[in-house]
Amino acid sequence: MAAHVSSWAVAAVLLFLLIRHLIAPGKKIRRDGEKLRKAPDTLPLVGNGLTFIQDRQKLFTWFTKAERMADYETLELTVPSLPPGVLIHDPKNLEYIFKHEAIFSKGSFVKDRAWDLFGHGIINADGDMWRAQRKAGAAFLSTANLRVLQDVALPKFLKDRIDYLKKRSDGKQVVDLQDVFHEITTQLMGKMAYNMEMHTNDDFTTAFDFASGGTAERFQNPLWFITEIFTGARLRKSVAIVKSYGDKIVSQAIKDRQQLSAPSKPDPTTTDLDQISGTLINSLLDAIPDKPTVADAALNYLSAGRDTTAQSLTWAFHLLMQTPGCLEEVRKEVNSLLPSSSPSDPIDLSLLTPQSLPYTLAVLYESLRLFPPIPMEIKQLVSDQPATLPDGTVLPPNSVLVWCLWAMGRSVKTWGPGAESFRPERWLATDEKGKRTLVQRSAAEFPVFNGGPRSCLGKKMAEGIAVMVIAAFARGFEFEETEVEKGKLGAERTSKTSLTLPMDGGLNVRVRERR
Ligand code: HEM
Repeated sequence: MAAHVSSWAVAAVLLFLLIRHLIAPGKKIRRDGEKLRKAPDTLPLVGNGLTFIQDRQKLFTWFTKAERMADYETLELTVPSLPPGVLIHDPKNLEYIFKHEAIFSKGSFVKDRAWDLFGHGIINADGDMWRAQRKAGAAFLSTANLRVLQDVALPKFLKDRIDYLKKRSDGKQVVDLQDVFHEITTQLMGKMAYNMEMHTNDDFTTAFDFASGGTAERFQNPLWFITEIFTGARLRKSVAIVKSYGDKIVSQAIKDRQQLSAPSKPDPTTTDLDQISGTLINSLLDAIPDKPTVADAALNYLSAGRDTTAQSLTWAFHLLMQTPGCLEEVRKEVNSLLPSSSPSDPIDLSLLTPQSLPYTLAVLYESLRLFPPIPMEIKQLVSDQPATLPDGTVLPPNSVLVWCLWAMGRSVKTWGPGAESFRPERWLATDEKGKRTLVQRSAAEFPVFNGGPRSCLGKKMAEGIAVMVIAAFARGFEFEETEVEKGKLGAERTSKTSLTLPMDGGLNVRVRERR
């Protein structure tokens, strides 16, 4: 937690850096020749430095306040010692940033902080290194592989968790649904991407969670490189555990390849899970000559794929438990596919697809809007020339651009007066024959899967997993949250400090089978 960093010590160093900065001022951000309006609560000497070291939930509330105040205007962010910054709200600006990915990229601001955990992996890489990993990912996430996921792999791991819940469905035992979702996505990614049996309750997962929290703190604490000298031992140890797991994935894959005398390309029409297992790691080994980079890439894909999807399911179920009408609507939609079955009958899970269950897909999108698994994005102007955003904001080289998906998802200007309420219907259109379809919003308005050339590669995979799991669990079980007052839409559940959005304390529920 950033809380263990002494705010006073940080403030003192910020003050020193500010004075130095005032003596030798750098280039300033301007719009129409004028200074930008400052973000709320900007202090005279430390700028927004103290805002950023507060608890992340308070930070989200602050970003939401800034969004309301801005009315799409770009605001100035200042933190002494850091490059000049802006807080982006206008989708027009975001569209421009996505289109000009070559100049608005991760930059040293992100890479320096994320290096220990992500190394040369796709999340941190640019240029040829990025292209090779993206191509390997596209092979893994091919239409053929997604069909095997839908028809074979996901039903297998989901059925395993349905049986797990049935055994605990006396209405008394407490089950952490976040763990349950994490187990599904971990087993799925383990088998399909790496051909390995993976589970969540291992040292790697604990170490990764800690390292993700420690890395996220670096984005909040401008003096992280100093404070970590004193407080960073556990982060360093966690990163070492994570890295050794990456090495293990690669060594195992190399061993498997050596055992196959003539490795064959999987038949594109196959439905055999074993045939396509390990597609990702094999494509990475084919494309990238050095093993440490393959290990980084493998770890990046694992964290991009499993945590985000499991967390989005956690928030979706939290919201569904608070809105029984929406939960009933999901059940009605599933029943319309399986009219003559009762909730306890076994069903062909592969029928539960995003195409056949638009309302259930809308539940996912509405949860993602309110609880985006990647709640904040940072890019940097990496060109040595200034750049001008569509609203006229002129950014000097090196400027840092921030947008907060948490706040953008709650924007009244974008989503209307009921922006804070959970209403899956907002995503649906009905044609003359009564058929419902999901209405997509532009990536600039709804950047939950990012936009432009670096948009999320796993969007279809995430949709397929989420819809099948929501539909199957809603049909088969009643859940009762143990820790939450009914009727309060998620505001009282917070997330842990992390690069993503894990629910702090998990989603503890009592389960009953529906009959
Ligand atoms: C609901 C679930 C998911 C959400 C909300 C999500 C969101 C995102 C976002 C915001 C980014 C951009 C991150 C950045 O570079 O700053 C991203 C990138 C990425 N995602 Fe996802 N993701 C999800 C699921 C998945 C899944 C299941 C996979 C499959 C393995 C995946 C693979 C990737 C990859 C490889 C990238 C890097 C793309 C690139 O830099 O070219 N994601 N995702």
